[in-house]
Amino acid sequence: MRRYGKHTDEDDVRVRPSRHGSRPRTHRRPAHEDAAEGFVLTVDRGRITCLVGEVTVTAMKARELGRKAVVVGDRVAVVGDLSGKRDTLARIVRVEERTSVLRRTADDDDPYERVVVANADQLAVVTALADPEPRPRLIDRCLVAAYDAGLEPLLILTKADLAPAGPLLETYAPLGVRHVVTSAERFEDAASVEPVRELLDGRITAFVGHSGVGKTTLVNALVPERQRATGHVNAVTGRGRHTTVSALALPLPDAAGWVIDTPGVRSFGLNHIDPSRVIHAFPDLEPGAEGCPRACSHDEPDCALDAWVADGHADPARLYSLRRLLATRERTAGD
Ligand SMILES: Nc1nc2c(ncn2[C@@H]2O[C@H](COP(=O)(O)OP(=O)(O)OP(=O)(O)O)[C@@H](O)[C@H]2O)c(=O)[nH]1
Ligand SMILES: [Zn+2]
Repeated sequence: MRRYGKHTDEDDVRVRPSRHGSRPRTHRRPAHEDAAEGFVLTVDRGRITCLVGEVTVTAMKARELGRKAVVVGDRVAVVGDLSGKRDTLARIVRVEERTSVLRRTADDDDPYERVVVANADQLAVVTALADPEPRPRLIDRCLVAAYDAGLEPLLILTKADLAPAGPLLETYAPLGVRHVVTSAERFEDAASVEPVRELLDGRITAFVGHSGVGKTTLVNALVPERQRATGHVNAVTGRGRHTTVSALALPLPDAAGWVIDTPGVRSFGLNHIDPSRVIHAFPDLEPGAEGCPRACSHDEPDCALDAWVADGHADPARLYSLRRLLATRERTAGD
């Protein structure tokens, strides 16, 4: 088996000083111009599964990356054995700049931020209309995480056969969050997931949802190859299906985008949230915050947003919704 670090590869080659030349030796490593582009599908205990062209390659982080994490959705530069054959190991030498990062603090007591998914542009919050009952606070926390990360949120309401969507949707109407309602009993008919697929088209969508809401059922309907894909990844990582802790990127049919399933992310610690980034998702309120005191929580007596709304610049329901979202940063029982 080819072992990481034991072979001299492109980046380890040092140019010997010429016997005649007096040019100072450069210690700069070549920039891996010949590296292949990869897309990270999953990460499991340091083993990174990425897609290089059509080939699924297992790789390790090159030492030069230091402590920088490689996460699902990352675009990376890969060198070494790219055959994708069993027991081969390539090396990731660079992580391209991320267009977005979805983070969480594992717990609100946990001071460390963890990047969960890179480069997603949409966050699908999957919620059952019943069994289990919807938990609006949890939805709100997911929305805060999405707004903070600059991801567009999408509400997917499942189990429409059990309860109507109307009352929940009313709560979210002022936020203008896009939504789609599904019912698995209709998934036999491929056309029934079409409305969901349309909203995912061409995008990288991270899926989050509390256990039991029907996320797996939905993802399986969206990605019929999922079983195979999951089987393949687990053949690579040698772990069972139910022990997958990392997020997993799954391709939508016809290269129509990516679904990133996040089994480990049921909620978000929101320690790291910056209200000014969240308010950025409220362009009608944001200019009103210019009159706020420094580091305003937007829920204090001197907050300028009350006057902004009273002057008719924005709908009071929007300010109410923003404050409700920001208030969920404090974790309470049941989150
Ligand atoms: N009535 C009804 N049941 C559904 C629907 N979608 C899923 N279910 C059921 O809900 C249960 C949970 O579905 P899963 O897809 O496993 O839910 P999950 O969100 O992936 O949950 P975890 O696997 O625990 O993360 C299963 O028994 C499904 O058959 C639906 O639209 N209507
Ligand atoms: Zn304010």
